[in-house]
Amino acid sequence: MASLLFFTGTMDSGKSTLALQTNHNHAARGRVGRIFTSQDRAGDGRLSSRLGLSTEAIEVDPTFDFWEYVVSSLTAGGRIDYVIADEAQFYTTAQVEALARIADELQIDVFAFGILTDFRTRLFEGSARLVELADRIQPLQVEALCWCGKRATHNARTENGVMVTEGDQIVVGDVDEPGFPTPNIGYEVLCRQHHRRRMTTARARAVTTLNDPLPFGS
Ligand SMILES: Nc1ncnc2c1ncn2[C@@H]1O[C@H](COP(=O)(O)OP(=O)(O)O)[C@@H](O)[C@H]1O
Ligand SMILES: Cc1cn([C@H]2C[C@H](O)[C@@H](COP(=O)(O)O)O2)c(=O)[nH]c1=O
Repeated sequence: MASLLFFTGTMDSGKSTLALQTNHNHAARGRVGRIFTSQDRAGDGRLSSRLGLSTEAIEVDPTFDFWEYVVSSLTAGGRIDYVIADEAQFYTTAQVEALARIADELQIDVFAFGILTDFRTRLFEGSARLVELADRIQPLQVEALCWCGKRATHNARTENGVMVTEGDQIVVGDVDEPGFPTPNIGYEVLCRQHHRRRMTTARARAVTTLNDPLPFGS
């Protein structure tokens, strides 16, 4: 029986790396797959990991029809044993439903990867449907950490270095490189407590500096 698996974690928890490794392991055993992604930082039609690996991928926009794509590939004589679906949080409900149908009716394994919640701690549309439909939800094994050392469970967005809780749900960006590719926008992963308190690394540092006692003799 083919399955629909959802691998999830915060930003920077290794999802794209795992997507590339999953593809590698299956391809190495002669299986044939298709790789999909949506709005990867590396640009249209790329799936990239912060470890430096990247590969060509089929770009998914809201009009993309997974069912039609897979059925026409098979009808044209192509072979598809598995599907890799990265940045799945950006997929629509209908697209995730099509992935489930591909697993059930065509017996093609689907490996989906994505973050669960946005910078306001709300579920993304694609992730919500994956939680509802996946055979298994697998949290990433390597823990991303908050600046305090606890497991990071939430994604924070910064605008010019300051954490924000209002704005468009989708804004492509990075945790390592604020301002890329969207000017002024960055992300940081935090534990829930520090997300609630809007306590980013920069703010924690500022507060600590403010509370430092004056040195003796000054
Ligand atoms: N220089 C490095 N050395 C070792 N591991 C790294 C390095 N840079 C990034 N990583 C690992 O890569 C992970 C991010 O991988 P990536 O697949 O891009 O994450 P995601 O897709 O979840 O955003 C980090 O959590 C870290 O474990
Ligand atoms: C929290 C959050 C993230 N995004 C964007 C930022 C990145 O481009 C991707 C996540 O990619 P990653 O490989 O998991 O780092 O999602 C967004 O658009 N809105 C958000 O709220």
